[in-house]
Amino acid sequence: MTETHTSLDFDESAPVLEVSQLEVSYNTREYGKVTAVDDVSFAVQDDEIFGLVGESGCGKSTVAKAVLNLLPRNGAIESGAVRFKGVDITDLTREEMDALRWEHISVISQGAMNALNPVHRISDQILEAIQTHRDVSTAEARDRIVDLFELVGLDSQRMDEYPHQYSGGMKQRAYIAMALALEPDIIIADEPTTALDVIVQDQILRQIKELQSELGVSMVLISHDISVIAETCERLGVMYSGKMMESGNLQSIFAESHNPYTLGLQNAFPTLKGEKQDLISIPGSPPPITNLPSGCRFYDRCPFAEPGCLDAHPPLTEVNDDHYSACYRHEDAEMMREQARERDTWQKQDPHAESTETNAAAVGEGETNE
Ligand SMILES: Nc1ncnc2c1ncn2[C@@H]1O[C@H](COP(=O)(O)OP(=O)(O)OP(=O)(O)O)[C@@H](O)[C@H]1O
Repeated sequence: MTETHTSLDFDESAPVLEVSQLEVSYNTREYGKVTAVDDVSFAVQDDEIFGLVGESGCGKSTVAKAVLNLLPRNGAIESGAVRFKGVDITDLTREEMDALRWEHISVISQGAMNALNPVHRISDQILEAIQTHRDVSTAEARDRIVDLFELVGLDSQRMDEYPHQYSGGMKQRAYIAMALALEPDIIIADEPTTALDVIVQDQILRQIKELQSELGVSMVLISHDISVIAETCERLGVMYSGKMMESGNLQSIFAESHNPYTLGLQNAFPTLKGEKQDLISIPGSPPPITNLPSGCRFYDRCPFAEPGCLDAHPPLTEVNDDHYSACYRHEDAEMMREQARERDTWQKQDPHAESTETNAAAVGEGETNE
């Protein structure tokens, strides 16, 4: 296919995506300006799936929208940079960003399957995405759609059907085909399987991983479910209340987490492999962004918190090769890892036991995954 080119001067040796000290705010009528993402940094290398995980409301989608320049009207990047192959894309004009989207950075969102237009055939929608960016004949574009359908495990004989003739899983696959149509360098996948049942979710995640390694496309995979991230990613960032709590190499973080919040998530979700495991529940819920604590954001819910943790939110510190954690107690990591596996550790720590509701991470409360 003939490519259309943007006039941007990419540095091919730079990371495909680099988010540096990103701060994003929302302007609200009731509380004025509130900070939803605070000093978040991460880099995604070529051919890599980077996972972004955390409970609902911790700022994952805000990061995705900031990267894609799709923040709602009341949202703004206050500071920091989002670099695509070395070019800061936060100040691009709308036309420049439109040229970049789909062609270089594409997106699969939570409700992607519902984003398909019900009155147009699936093939026509993908065709339009291709022909908007590439100078190709309809016959060439249709050949490409046949290939894409094969890639994502759909029967290409059904490409001229309408979205309502597809199941949820098929629609999500069709949307993934569309996201891949222009061979982007990176895909931002925000909870791409959350709306699907567990079996289809598992199939699609496997497909995403296969496609990623086959096509060499990079990806940011956003999920509230740390077991999804564990199965799919090579590196990850754990977000809490707008902050990056732990980030880097997945194996190091999973084997030797230095952060109580990551440990809480790890022990609250069953593994996809279904290993026998007692599940814990992190007490309480994240602080509202309209009323953030001055110290560590996780202070109220942390079983290992000490008075000193109230001074300021801890800085991210390198604790291992390509492994950073924001916790004042990282020297006690081994003890924290051991104790965090025990339900009692978390039950003792609930300063608002009477008043707060359990949070999204509490899905595993009382369950044993056998
Ligand atoms: N348009 C908006 N105006 C004001 N506040 C917003 C807006 N969008 C999001 N927020 C707030 O910003 C914070 C981060 O939300 P965000 O959607 O990024 O989190 P998330 O981790 O992706 O959660 P979820 O998985 O539920 O989407 C939340 O407190 C949310 O209420």
